[in-house]
Amino acid sequence: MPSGEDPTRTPAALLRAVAEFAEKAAGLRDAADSLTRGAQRQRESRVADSERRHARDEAATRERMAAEFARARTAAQNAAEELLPEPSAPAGLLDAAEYVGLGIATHAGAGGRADQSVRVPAPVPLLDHGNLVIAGAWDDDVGGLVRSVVRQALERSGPGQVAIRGIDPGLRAVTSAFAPLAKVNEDLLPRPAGTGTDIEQSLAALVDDIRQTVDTFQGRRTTLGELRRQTGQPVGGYQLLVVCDYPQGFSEDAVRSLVSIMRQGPACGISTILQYDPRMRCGGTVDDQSDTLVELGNVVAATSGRFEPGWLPGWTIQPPPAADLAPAVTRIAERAKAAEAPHIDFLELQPRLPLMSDSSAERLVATIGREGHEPIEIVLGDDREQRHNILVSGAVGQGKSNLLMVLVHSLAMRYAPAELEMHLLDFKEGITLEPLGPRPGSRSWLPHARTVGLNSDREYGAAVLAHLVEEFDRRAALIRSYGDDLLKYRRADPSHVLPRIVTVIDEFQVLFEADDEITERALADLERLARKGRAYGMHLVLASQTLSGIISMLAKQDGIFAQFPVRLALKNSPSESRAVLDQENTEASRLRYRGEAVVNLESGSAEANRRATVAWADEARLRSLRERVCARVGDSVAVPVLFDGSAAQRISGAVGRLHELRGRQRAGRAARVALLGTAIDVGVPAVGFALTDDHGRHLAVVGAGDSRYSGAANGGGNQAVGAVQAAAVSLALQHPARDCEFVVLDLLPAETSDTLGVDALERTLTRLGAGVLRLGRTKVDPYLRKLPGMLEERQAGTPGSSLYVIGLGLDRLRLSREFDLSGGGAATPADGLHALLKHGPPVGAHLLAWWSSVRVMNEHVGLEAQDTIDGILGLRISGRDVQDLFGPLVTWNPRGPRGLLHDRTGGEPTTIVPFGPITEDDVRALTAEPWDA
Ligand SMILES: Nc1ncnc2c1ncn2[C@@H]1O[C@H](COP(=O)(O)OP(=O)(O)OP(=O)(O)O)[C@@H](O)[C@H]1O
Repeated sequence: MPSGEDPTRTPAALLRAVAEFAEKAAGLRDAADSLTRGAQRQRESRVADSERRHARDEAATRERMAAEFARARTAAQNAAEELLPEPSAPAGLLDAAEYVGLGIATHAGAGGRADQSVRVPAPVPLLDHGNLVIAGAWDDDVGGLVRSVVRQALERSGPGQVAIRGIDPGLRAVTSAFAPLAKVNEDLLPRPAGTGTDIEQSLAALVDDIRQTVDTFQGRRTTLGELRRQTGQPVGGYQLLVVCDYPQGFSEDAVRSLVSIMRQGPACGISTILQYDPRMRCGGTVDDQSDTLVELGNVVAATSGRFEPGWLPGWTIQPPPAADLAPAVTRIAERAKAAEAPHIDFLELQPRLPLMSDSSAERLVATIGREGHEPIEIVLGDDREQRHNILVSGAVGQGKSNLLMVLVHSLAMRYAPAELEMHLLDFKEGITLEPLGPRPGSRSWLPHARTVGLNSDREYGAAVLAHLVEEFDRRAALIRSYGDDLLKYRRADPSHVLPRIVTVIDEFQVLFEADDEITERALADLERLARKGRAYGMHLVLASQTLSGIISMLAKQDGIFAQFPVRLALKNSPSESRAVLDQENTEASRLRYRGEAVVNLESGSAEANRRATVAWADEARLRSLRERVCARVGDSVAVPVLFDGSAAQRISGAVGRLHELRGRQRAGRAARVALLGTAIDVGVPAVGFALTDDHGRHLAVVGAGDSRYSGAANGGGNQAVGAVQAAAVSLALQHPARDCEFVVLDLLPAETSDTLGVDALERTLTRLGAGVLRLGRTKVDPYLRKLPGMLEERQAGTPGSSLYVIGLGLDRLRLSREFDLSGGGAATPADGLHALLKHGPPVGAHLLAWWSSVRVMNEHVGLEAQDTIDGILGLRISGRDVQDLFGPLVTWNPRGPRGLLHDRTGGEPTTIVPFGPITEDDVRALTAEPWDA
């Protein structure tokens, strides 16, 4: 009983009061009745002299007794209602059905007259307090009572907090009405045990659970409910054992277990409803023990629909009328599904240390949650414990993102960026990590993060791992001579500061989804880091919803998971639980609410399970923490590099690279590069295609120009046009002397050409000082006819300024060979195109063009100019076209805002994120940039 509580109001006292008041009321009723009968007799014997006095006394006594009766009955009812309050709101997570109602207890009153009866609700103690024994043969009424009690136990307890364990040798299927619970969580309603060994095993498991709970009591005399109230946490979970047809199917061992369960279970959260047929005798110890069992619960005798409570002799209980359970069970299941942990404030949980004051030389420590009163700390890199990597799993929506945020921020609070760096990668479509990357106008990123990858591509994941392996090699060279011991290295010289590196990869299984070279590389790198990274202060945190799919593949890597001794498992299916913990360990499937986790520091071995509630990563709190951290480190730490696989890349975001390229031109060096997008790589540099004066230096963008990925800000701009725009604009900026001319062959449908971005291109190039000639449909042919002559002039004289012929929507170009009647050999448009392709680059003329169809492009290029376009950027094209353009061995699936870029003169095709169509913001940013400062 919590201190300060009125001892007369405790549940047990109230229950006693119900019985006492009810008994008193019934007694008064009887007494009043006999008084009435006495008066009647007196009236009949006509004792004349005292009749009048007697009548007056009788009336007064009767009145007094009626008042007392009413008081006692009200007191009994109030006490019962206090035990069984009408639920005004759904039960909170910490609530437990300490009492359930069996129905209305009735005392018939003298003479059995209905108007003389006393009726009070009949509460009976259950979770935390006791067991219920129903002594009588099974029948529908007994079944109805059992179901009613189970339903109340579920409704009056926290959502998902009570699991039902059935023992049902006679196939009464009394718990089948609650089947929807099993869909939420198999552990809430497993199949009932029906045979001898099953019964023994499931009772033995309960005895085990009792032992474990007793351990958490640490010698204190308490109950699970009390522990939960004290800690404010739904520690452990309640179980309701429902035994039908006892002692059928019970061995001596099973009975012994049941005795233990009924004796010690209630305080440890396991209560029993035992339906026991006293006529069934099994002989020997089983029968002896049965008598003991009856003493371990409140007994209700059941005979043909009549229920008599053992604690109120002479009374009967009228159970509630049978009702359709389905709507209630649906509600119960829905609430169980939505249950979430009571919020543990992240900041309050963290140890009181000055911000970022700890050294990571020996280890990293993160505080992630609580087990009852105890904070849960995860230690990484400690040489003695050898725990260096973490595996995290949890079904969708069970709190994995929250847990990762807690882990990352707990580390960030403790260590300065000089002591700890992080790489944070997310392969799922989500926004969890987004706040940790830089954002315009807010200094609330995570300075410890070196890279933040959102919606990452597999290529990006592999690139991060490759980058880490390079760092691994660099560190190996530094630390090897110190016996591969980071601590020794750091202690040898105060200048030897080397931050530990924690790499968090959410949904890491995506990396290994295909049987390809990326998987091969990523796996090799991951294995190397997992096995040896520890020596150089490099740690991995791999998280996944579905480990079971890849576990066999990773098992082939010589047990790579053995390198992940720390297992953090949120609620999941039994098979996922086995995958993340251990073949024998299904504890994660038994978790009851979002944010509850199995913390296992021994590679998932069942004995090492601890159940914890993870702290609540409230974003507002975390943001203010990050703001403090950002303010503290100031500009001493570089801003993390953000890779957002779902975001369109902008040419205006590549000004750094453009300055560098422009600087090279001013220095008179190197070829110009038509920038096309960003590489899927750490550091995300802008990439493109170099336009030297060698033959073949033309660029074709091929494939459907999707507008889905360009964003609303682009007014439906087209991705293919966007790539060509970026190429053109970047080239214009590489002509500091403005010695360039752009001829735009605009073959896009007239009504969409402006919205598709031709207008924006023309404006931007003009504002950057380049000459632009935009030719509409009717002017394209004449221009192409003139081209061969223009190129010959360039060949004859000095080429002068560069000429970039920009072809947009070239599929609409009609290049049918005209029959030349004059026989004079005047150039056709096809001749113009072919002349440009074959002879352009050495005289500074290049084609940058978009065809949506590979077939049409091939037709246009024809045999004459075959293999004269070295640069290909493939967008949405078929697998067949991929092989046609990039080679028979290349497989690539067009997806999202991605393109496959290939310079046919060398190297492998690489996936890039093409720059999106130029927006007004881009134009503003590019024209405002001090290019020649
Ligand atoms: N430790 C916690 N304490 C309280 N509530 C929690 C906790 N963890 C999770 N929750 C609840 O569960 C919800 C889902 O959590 P979270 O987004 O972390 O799940 P997830 O497993 O990452 O989901 P998904 O994989 O679908 O993104 C939260 O919005 C919150 O309501």
